[in-house]
Amino acid sequence: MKEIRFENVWKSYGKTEVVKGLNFTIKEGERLILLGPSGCGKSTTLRMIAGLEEITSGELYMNDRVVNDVPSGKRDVAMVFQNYALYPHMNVVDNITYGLRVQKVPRSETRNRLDAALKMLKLEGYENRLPKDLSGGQRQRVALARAVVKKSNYFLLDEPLSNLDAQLRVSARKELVKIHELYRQTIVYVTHDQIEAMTVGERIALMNEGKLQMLDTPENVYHRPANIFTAKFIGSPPTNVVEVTYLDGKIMFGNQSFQLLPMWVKQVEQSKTSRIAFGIRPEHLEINKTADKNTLKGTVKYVENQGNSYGVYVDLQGNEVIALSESKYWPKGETVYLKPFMNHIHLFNCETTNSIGYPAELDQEETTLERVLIHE
Ligand SMILES: Nc1ncnc2c1ncn2[C@@H]1O[C@H](COP(=O)(O)OP(=O)(O)OP(=O)(O)O)[C@@H](O)[C@H]1O
Repeated sequence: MKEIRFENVWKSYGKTEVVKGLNFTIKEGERLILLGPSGCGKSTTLRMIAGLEEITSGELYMNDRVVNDVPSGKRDVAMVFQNYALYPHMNVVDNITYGLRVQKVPRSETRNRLDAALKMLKLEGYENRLPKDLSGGQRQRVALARAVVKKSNYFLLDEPLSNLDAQLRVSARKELVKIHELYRQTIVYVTHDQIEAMTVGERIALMNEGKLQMLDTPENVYHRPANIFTAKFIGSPPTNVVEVTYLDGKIMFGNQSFQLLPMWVKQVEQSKTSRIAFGIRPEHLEINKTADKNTLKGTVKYVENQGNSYGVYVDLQGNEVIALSESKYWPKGETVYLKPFMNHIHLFNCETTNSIGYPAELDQEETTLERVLIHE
């Protein structure tokens, strides 16, 4: 199996531990994104797979065998890095095919792979240019083509699109997904850009401080965060998370409260959690000027332009929460009423910071909704 498996993998530089006990499997043929804040250990993890970084302890398996001591050249990996390191004195064709010539791949085969890569990455017409005569985006595509023609079983990418402008990034993301649909190598892709993670990834491994926080589909990472870190890291503006008190089916914010739906009451009571944090995404918090059933009263602090909406920062009993609104007319100091969408709340155990889980009824509701949409 062309899967990659980490078994209690640690990496230290001297006394500094940067990867702390990774245990997870990257499935054969999937596009897995390693996501996390700067310095969390993503690149180190990728470089351990590439064989460019020694593993301090634990076992790394590739194709069902331990590869801790297998040199990079024998791991069947193709890599694309942020700085794409093209040979400056070689033209586009030579840059792309250099590795194949070293491997003594027959000429006709090289030609076929080259033609396919040039076409796929829209590099036709640039064959004889030197890297210095290409734009950043074109150079990045040459680096991708060079990796693609290797036809390796493992494709490792470290922030491969970071030098591209916003438009090129969007088209390059699409190209990458297309390449993968064609070849189905096992892809490990490092980024700190969540949009890239959501659009390219089939699964996302979210890391923080050298540890895996969650490994799941983009949908679940967004809608069912496993812990407070995931809830706050994914999404912009971030999920509001506030420590609250739970009392008789109600969530208490200081002297204000709102009633939980019965499925959530059951969930809280089953989890036997004593300290609870309440989470809600800004887009799931309705803001109004008038009170309604189950609303929480707050005061506007300021409004931030988010492009397609406005983020309204509200003081709620000493906690700052953000709600999204289509209107920008929320004067500072005005009293407002916040209404959480009750199917979209998140509850966490404050001690472990883990989610207390999601009621099974939510899945059923989603399935019903999907059915309705399909019928429409
Ligand atoms: N050769 C080294 N010697 C000492 N510390 C290192 C070395 N390489 C990386 N580190 C440290 O290890 C930690 C993880 O680095 P890594 O490059 O894996 O992070 P990252 O998540 O990829 O971050 P970024 O998104 O900023 O590239 C960082 O704190 C970094 O300073």
